[in-house]
Amino acid sequence: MGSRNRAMTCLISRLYLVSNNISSSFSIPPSFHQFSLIPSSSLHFTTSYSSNKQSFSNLGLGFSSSFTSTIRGFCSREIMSNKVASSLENLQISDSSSVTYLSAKEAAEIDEILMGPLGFSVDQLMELAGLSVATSIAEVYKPSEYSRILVICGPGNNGGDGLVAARHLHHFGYRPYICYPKRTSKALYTGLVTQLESLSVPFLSLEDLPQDLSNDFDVVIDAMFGFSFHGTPRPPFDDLIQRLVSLHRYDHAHQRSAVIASVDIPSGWHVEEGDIGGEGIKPDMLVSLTAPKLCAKKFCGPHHFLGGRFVPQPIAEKYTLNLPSYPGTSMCVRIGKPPQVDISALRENYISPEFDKDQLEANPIDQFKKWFDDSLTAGLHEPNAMALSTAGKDGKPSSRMVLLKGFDKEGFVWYTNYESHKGHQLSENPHAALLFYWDGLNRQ
Ligand SMILES: NC(=O)C1=CN([C@@H]2O[C@H](COP(=O)(O)OP(=O)(O)OC[C@H]3O[C@@H](n4cnc5c(N)ncnc54)[C@H](OP(=O)(O)O)[C@@H]3O)[C@@H](O)[C@H]2O)[C@H](O)CC1
Ligand SMILES: [K+]
Repeated sequence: MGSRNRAMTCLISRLYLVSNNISSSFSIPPSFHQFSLIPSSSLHFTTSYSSNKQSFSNLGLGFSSSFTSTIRGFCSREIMSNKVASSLENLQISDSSSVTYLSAKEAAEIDEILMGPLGFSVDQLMELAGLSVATSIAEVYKPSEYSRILVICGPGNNGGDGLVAARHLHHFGYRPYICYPKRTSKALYTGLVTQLESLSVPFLSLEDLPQDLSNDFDVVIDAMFGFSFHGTPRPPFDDLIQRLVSLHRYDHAHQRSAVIASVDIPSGWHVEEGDIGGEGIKPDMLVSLTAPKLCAKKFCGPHHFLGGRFVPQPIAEKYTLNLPSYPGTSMCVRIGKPPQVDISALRENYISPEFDKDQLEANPIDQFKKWFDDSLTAGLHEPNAMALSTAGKDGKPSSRMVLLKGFDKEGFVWYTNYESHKGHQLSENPHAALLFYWDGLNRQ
């Protein structure tokens, strides 16, 4: 887009909010209340509040107001930020068919280069790997529903990633338990164990584990084997892997089965060929580290993530790695399409502090200010984003998100282009409605 086109004339719109008697309008919660406020002879808006106490406490106060707008000229530039451009690239590359998959040999080579000429230590890489596992789990499985996590750790670095992930999950508010039947005496590992013990994270022996893991755990992290696995699993891991396999035979009609999250490789799978006999574990989540290994092409679960945000450019170039970039400061990124979900099942139980009418400010703008301040204090993302609904003279409504640029007792200000659809609609019909949605505070 040329710079001439990018510069565009915008208008500042102000939605006027004026009341003859605002306080009385808030004080009537039987049935449905409506009032009209007229700032000048030509401007008019109405606001309605539900009287139902439930809707006050759970959904928040409905500022589903229509306002009248005035407009004045303003100039701004439309810029596609780097952040947006990289997110769009991300969406394209996260198509798993374009991602690079590594052989076992390449994965081991990369490890050696990182810890040799590139100056990393194994502790460092393990810390970052374990952190990405913990953040991937936290992206999908919320502690309110999936708090009890069993981490099964193997004898090598994959097991070390599990120990690190457990520590971070503890700090994220989960309740991790560790099963670590073949410990190594290296200082790195004894240190990780001591750190977990100091957090009172329980270590369970094989005898302590229930035969049916779904009774006691919501998530099982499989950190038994990574890219150095070969042959068939030896005891005691053969039995542990069978317990994970049997989770899939669980009677889902009676109780939810624990979900399995595998670190780097689903344990027992061939690193390149995958689940050769078809009788191995079928994880719900796979967190590939550095880059997915070839077996990950056979992963059919709903959640494939990439972690290990430490790959330097020389490695990416040497192995021509095509990997999704990590969003923002995230330690993990989803690979492939998000899972198919039943939309009707996507709902949350909103629990908010009770909100009574006597807590309500007499003036809706004062109430707005209070809540806007709350959303700033809570650090919500773009608390000034608002849905603006307008309708032209044909009466057909349109809604879109815009950013609030200011407000005072006169009303709300945002910027738009004279030639935009909303600009046209507002010039035909100055009535509009605004809706703020403050997710995280359960308020709108
Ligand atoms: N660069 C990165 O991405 C990083 C990844 N990390 C993680 O490290 C693993 C690879 O770690 P490694 O220690 O090389 O190997 P494993 O954890 O996969 O396991 C090796 C141990 O497992 C034993 N083993 C192998 N096969 C079997 C089997 N069939 N039955 C029982 N035990 C088995 C093996 O013993 P051997 O005697 O057979 O040698 C080892 O004791 C990678 O996947 C990532 O998860 C790093 O944390 C950071 C860098
Ligand atoms: K694993």
